[in-house]
Amino acid sequence: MSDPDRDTIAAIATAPGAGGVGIVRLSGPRARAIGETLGGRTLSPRQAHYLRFTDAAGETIDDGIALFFAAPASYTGEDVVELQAHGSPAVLHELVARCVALGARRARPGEFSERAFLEGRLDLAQAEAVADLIAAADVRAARAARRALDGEFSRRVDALGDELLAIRVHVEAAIDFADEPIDTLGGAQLRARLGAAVQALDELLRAAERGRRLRDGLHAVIVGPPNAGKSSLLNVLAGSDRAIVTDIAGTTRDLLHETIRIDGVELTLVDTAGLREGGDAIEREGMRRARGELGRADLAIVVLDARDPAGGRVAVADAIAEVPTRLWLHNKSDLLDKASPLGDDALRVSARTGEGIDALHARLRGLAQGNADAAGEGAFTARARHVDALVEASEHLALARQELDRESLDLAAESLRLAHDALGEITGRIHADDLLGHIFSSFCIGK
Ligand SMILES: Nc1nc2c(c(=O)[nH]1)N(C=O)[C@@H](CNc1ccc(C(=O)N[C@@H](CCC(=O)O)C(=O)O)cc1)CN2
Ligand SMILES: Nc1nc2c(ncn2[C@@H]2O[C@H](COP(=O)(O)OP(=O)(O)OP(=O)(O)O)[C@@H](O)[C@H]2O)c(=O)[nH]1
Ligand SMILES: [Mg+2]
Repeated sequence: MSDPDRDTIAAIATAPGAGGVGIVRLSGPRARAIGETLGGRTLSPRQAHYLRFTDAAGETIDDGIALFFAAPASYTGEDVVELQAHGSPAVLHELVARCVALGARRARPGEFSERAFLEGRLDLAQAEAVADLIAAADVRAARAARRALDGEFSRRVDALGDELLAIRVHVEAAIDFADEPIDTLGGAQLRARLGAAVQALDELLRAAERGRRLRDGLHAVIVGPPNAGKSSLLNVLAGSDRAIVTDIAGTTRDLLHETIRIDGVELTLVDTAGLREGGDAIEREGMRRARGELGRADLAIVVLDARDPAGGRVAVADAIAEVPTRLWLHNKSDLLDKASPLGDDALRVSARTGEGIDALHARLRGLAQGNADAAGEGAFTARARHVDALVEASEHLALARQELDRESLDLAAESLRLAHDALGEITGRIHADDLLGHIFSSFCIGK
């Protein structure tokens, strides 16, 4: 487990900027020795020592508290020392520099949590929950991340993995008696178990999807025909001139993401290229991206020109068919000489005059709130990565079921193994190193 040759890492653990107290954290085999040199005394495990941190010349850098956690009883599972000083960036940077001079290395983002994972203190989904907890935008998301950190998600993944393992053992055993029809080998019972696993996986997938939405907030994609005012509305909602607006149809090509908050509820808005037949190669690529983004959308905000809403509806109909919720906007209401009939679920707005924008805000707030509420009590946060792995597991399991019904035991065994592996990726029992790099590099430094 713990590697005595591993280097010792150091970083400021508290947020950037000035604070009442700031913490420099060390982890690794040299942490204790470095802490003792800096603090000028021996450190006993789990005791708060009040002392002076000194530089190489023996001058006081600051007074503060040093804590030593002996391996494996620490956050990382290695020896950990915390230097708690006044929260001055100058002091904290000097402390880190001193740790480096004494043999530590500056930690990469997420490296403390990565070590906690490598030492088996946290599984991968729990380590991700640490980052999600830190980033949580509101109390509800924080609670849900907390539950994931406590292993509520991982336990369900593991339980399902254990059940798949038991089923695999049964199928592998039956392969050895391939002459016998499977029903003499408890096939009916096996099928029932597999059916139950499919159902449990399906429930877990739905819970993870809710958790993903809770973490990411409502994902709203603005679509419509060219020139309808999509980018103008994004700018109005974002409160700044984020997107280029011109009277040329086909102005927007790239996707433009903007996170906004309405009364503390977070949502992501994505501006897209207007949808129409034809267009040059760049515009067509823009439309392809718009369609792809709609595949991830919780909400399509469909912007139509109030003077010709019917024409616009036709242009977008296909693209939004799979999006769970739509909000129809008839924009440019200022250009109407007389109001045309409006569907029940449509709003008449003007990005130019601001007409209807309060009503739009209210509608979006309701939808974002509803999105968060749908996650429900007892929810845990999850990530798109987890949802993808569960979908993959579920596809392999569906295949395994068909193969079992056809008595293709070898194929069923292989499908079960692939389903099991997909689950293992969630908690990191199975992982590629570049996956770890990808996950932990998105953490903050010192975590
Ligand atoms: N000062 C400080 N506060 C902090 C942290 C920290 O690292 N330092 N944390 C950092 O994320 C969080 C708490 N997470 C922690 C998780 C485990 C251990 C730990 O030492 N565990 C040992 C001892 C347990 C015990 O005494 O009961 C263990 O589990 O064996 C410490 C902090 C939030 N607050
Ligand atoms: N009168 C009026 N003009 C508007 C309104 N909203 C947008 N416009 C104008 O309509 C034109 C197109 O606006 P954009 O926001 O660029 O439209 P878009 O839907 O993003 O267009 P593409 O990116 O080309 O698909 C610009 O000249 C805007 O100033 C509105 O509510 N009233
Ligand atoms: Mg645009």
